Amino acid sequence: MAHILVLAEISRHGHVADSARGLLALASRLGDPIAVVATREPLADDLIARLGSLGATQVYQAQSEQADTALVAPQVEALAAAVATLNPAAVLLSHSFDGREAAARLAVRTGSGVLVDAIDVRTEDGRIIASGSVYGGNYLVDSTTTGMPIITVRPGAIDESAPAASAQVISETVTVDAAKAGMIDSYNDAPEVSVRPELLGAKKVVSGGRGFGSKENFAMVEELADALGAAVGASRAAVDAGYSPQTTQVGQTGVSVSPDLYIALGISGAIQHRAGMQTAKTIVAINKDADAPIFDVADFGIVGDVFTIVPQLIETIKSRSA
Ligand SMILES: Cc1cc2nc3c(=O)[nH]c(=O)nc-3n(C[C@H](O)[C@H](O)[C@H](O)COP(=O)(O)OP(=O)(O)OC[C@H]3O[C@@H](n4cnc5c(N)ncnc54)[C@H](O)[C@@H]3O)c2cc1C
Repeated sequence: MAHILVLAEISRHGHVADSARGLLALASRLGDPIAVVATREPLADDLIARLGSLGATQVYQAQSEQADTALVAPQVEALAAAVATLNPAAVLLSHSFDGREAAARLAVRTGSGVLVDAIDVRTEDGRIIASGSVYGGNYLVDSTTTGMPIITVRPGAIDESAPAASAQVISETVTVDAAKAGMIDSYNDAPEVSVRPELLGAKKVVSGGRGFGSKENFAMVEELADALGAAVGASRAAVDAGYSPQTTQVGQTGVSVSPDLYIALGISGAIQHRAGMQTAKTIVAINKDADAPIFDVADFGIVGDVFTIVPQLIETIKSRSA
């Protein structure tokens, strides 16, 4: 069976990124899923077991002295070494900041093509095809490359999980050229400011737009998100007006999300916003303008005032979960 490599992103505190589940699920569809990890120390048993539980049949641990101090380069060296050893049919990475950079650099190293922001991957006539959502989510495009494709996958786009496996470990030592890598001098952990799910990869997202009129009113979006256990998103107009931080912007120049549920409140649904949310599985829109373009992509729409409807929604959800 063809080997399919997955770059498993591991946090500084030893947590496997949520993206690993979907990536390993896709890899198991295409062949034999192998997780590649760049690490300074040998991986702890529980981390290997975790990757196995997500479907990795093998864990390729590439150790380097600079794994904690160089930016992205250790992951690229790990993948390049794994490609040379295992001759995989494809490499899958998250469409995260690090994943995108690693994909591009690996492609240069291996002379491969990169397929970005895939929302699905399949095999057809022996070729690996990546599907992407383009032009504001209005078209689905299938892409392929000659040789070994390197594919970045949109976080949250893949629902399934691979069957659990008992992962075998392959160990390798790699060298990172510190002169060519961006180096980390020190870490400054950002204090935990929110217990809400992270927007990228969240299963539920509640987003607000300019329709809220002020930062104070936008608190209603956050309240509904909290009642649902959802992440908070915003349109660019809401971000530009200072209602919500830039990190919450959904769309072409913000974050692309593929949650199970996306609730758009007081958002018109400009093409640049839809580009970042149209692949959500279920879209609910509330807008007082019946002709707002957001209703073109909504599965459920309510024409009405957010200030009337959202408080009722919050009350109903809270009373049901009480
Ligand atoms: C290059 C470029 C990149 C861009 N990137 C992005 C991006 O990444 N993300 C993004 O979102 N936008 C982006 N934009 C901006 C985009 O074109 C829109 O301007 C923006 O999405 C509009 O935000 P909005 O829907 O909140 O505001 P508006 O378009 O002003 O819509 C507000 C909506 O709220 C409704 N409303 C008002 N009051 C109420 C109420 N009381 N109850 C219910 N409904 C109400 C109105 O009917 C209206 O539909 C980009 C634009 C450009 C040119």
